[in-house]
Amino acid sequence: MAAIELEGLTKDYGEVLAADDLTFSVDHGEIFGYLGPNGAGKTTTIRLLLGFISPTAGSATLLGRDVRDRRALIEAKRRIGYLSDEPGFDEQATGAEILDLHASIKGDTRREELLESFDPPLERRVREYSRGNVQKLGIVSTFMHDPDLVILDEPTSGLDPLMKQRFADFLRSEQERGVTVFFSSHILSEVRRLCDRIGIIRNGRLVTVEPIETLLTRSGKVVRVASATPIPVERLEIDGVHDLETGTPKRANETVPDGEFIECAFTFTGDINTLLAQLQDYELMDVSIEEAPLEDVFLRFYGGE
Ligand SMILES: Nc1ncnc2c1ncn2[C@@H]1O[C@H](COP(=O)(O)OP(=O)(O)OP(=O)(O)O)[C@@H](O)[C@H]1O
Repeated sequence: MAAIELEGLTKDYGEVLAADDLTFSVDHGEIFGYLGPNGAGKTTTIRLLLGFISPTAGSATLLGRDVRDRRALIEAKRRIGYLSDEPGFDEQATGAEILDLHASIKGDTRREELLESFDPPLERRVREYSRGNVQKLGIVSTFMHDPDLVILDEPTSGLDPLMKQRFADFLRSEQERGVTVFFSSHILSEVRRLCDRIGIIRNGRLVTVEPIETLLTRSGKVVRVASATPIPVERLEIDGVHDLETGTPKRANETVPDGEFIECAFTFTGDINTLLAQLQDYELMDVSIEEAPLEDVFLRFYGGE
């Protein structure tokens, strides 16, 4: 049985269908990214899974336990870690007191080890914490009882780049220990670095569940080219070039003939070697190839709104 299974899971708020007939599963030992723009339904899905809200229809299991069965869910939660997108820690308590409280409820086998990597100022009150320190405290409290499954809602928000990297490395090492990770994000690059598979949700509906490699191949790259000499547009009439924008910067002191450009940007889903071969005869000053923004992925493959 999978670590997480959703079957037609639905939450209808009346005005908003926040989760609409969601069906997918997450395997044991997998890092699964749950991706979607603001308001897509990520937090609603997580709150349904953890039994904080009841589904209007459908069902789900966590570690084989039906999340609609309160007793079964409490049992499962001993082996689950959860990090909220807004950890609502008691502002008056110190970090150490918060961890003591969590330890008394769930157990505490890894606090010291976790604090070596994620080190919030434990003696200070939470109300004095920065957003990043709240998040570090959240990470320690989520993992301190050594869960088999963790559900993380936007876990890197507030972390600086160094901490983000440390957290990514940590999740990977947890995966090697057999832990299943389900985390939501709206940042494609973050999901890309970490996940085996992703699910994309939009307007409460699951748009796709697929291996990250498949998504990246389909979403393409944003390519920008600056050339010292004009390039005919037809050099870019090859498979995989989309949304080509060409231009001539004001600083250019040479006139660029019609049908040619010295700067351009486009989305590219083709073979990068083919592209470079098309441009090899020109004196390129700069070529940048970046991941397409998540918004472009949505617009290109799932229909924009
Ligand atoms: N208690 C509620 N009552 C009514 N509508 C709600 C409630 N909670 C969430 N919604 C709506 O459900 C939709 C999904 O919200 P949700 O918080 O799940 O999105 P999200 O993907 O987590 O977004 P974000 O990335 O901004 O956190 C939104 O339109 C939201 O306004």
